[in-house]
Amino acid sequence: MRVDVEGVTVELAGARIVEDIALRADSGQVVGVVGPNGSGKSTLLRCTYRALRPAAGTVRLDGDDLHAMDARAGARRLAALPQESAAEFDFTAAEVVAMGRLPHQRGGTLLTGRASAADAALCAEALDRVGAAHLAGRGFRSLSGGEKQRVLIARALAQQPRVLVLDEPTNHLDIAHQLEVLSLVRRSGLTVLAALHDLNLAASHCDLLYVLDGGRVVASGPPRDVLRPRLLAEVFGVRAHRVTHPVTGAVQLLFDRIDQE
Ligand SMILES: Nc1ncnc2c1ncn2[C@@H]1O[C@H](COP(=O)(O)OP(=O)(O)OP(=O)(O)O)[C@@H](O)[C@H]1O
Repeated sequence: MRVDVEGVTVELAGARIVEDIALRADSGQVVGVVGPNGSGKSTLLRCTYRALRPAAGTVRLDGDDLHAMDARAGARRLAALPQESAAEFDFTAAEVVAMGRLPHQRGGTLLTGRASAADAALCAEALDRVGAAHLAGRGFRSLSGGEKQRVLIARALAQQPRVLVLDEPTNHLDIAHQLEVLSLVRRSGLTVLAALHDLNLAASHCDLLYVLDGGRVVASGPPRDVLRPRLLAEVFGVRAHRVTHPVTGAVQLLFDRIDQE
């Protein structure tokens, strides 16, 4: 499923936070959104999973205006992993994952304990895919940050969307789980929009990158074209040296501070 963000502008508390953003993710592409703290990544992504309605512009899924769809129809096509889950669930991990099935059900049957066997199997499989099957019976609140993150990714997968929007999906994850989650996301075949802080993970897992600075897109394209030392100095204020990963062939970056000799 294709995602088109066209002319998106967001104003919050009287301030323009992102302005005239255009972004396109073709079906099955993994598109990374990178940029310094406060550049507007989360704000942009929140528009793409309906948590925010832009002051101007549209978000389209295969041409259909996301903000004109009802919530259930939107949730059948697109699942999101927000940067912070507001709710501290008093549910087991398995129940949290089962919530991902709600957009596919009539009348919230899961929460009344009548989940179908097919739904239960899907949820178990989603937990297994993120390496969290052993957490199924644990209280969500008792999990570590990384365990919670994996359960929330499993919930998004159980939703069987066509598009995944991930705000810092590797937050709290150790290096093995960072690589595992991003390669899982890549292998899923879903269209993915992901805000990522780690530029090397972004370079090695994304087809395209959009670089935000001050609420605007300042560069976009394949990682090798975008992640150039001059841009990284201007946008992130760091000196970057490019190397090629000896195994994967991806462009990778080594950093030092710009004022160091
Ligand atoms: N509700 C709000 N009211 C006013 N300003 C806001 C609001 N939400 C976000 N902002 C501001 O908008 C700017 C962009 O925030 P956003 O969270 O989108 O950035 P980000 O690129 O995701 O940052 P980070 O990398 O730190 O997560 C920041 O300056 C932030 O303080």
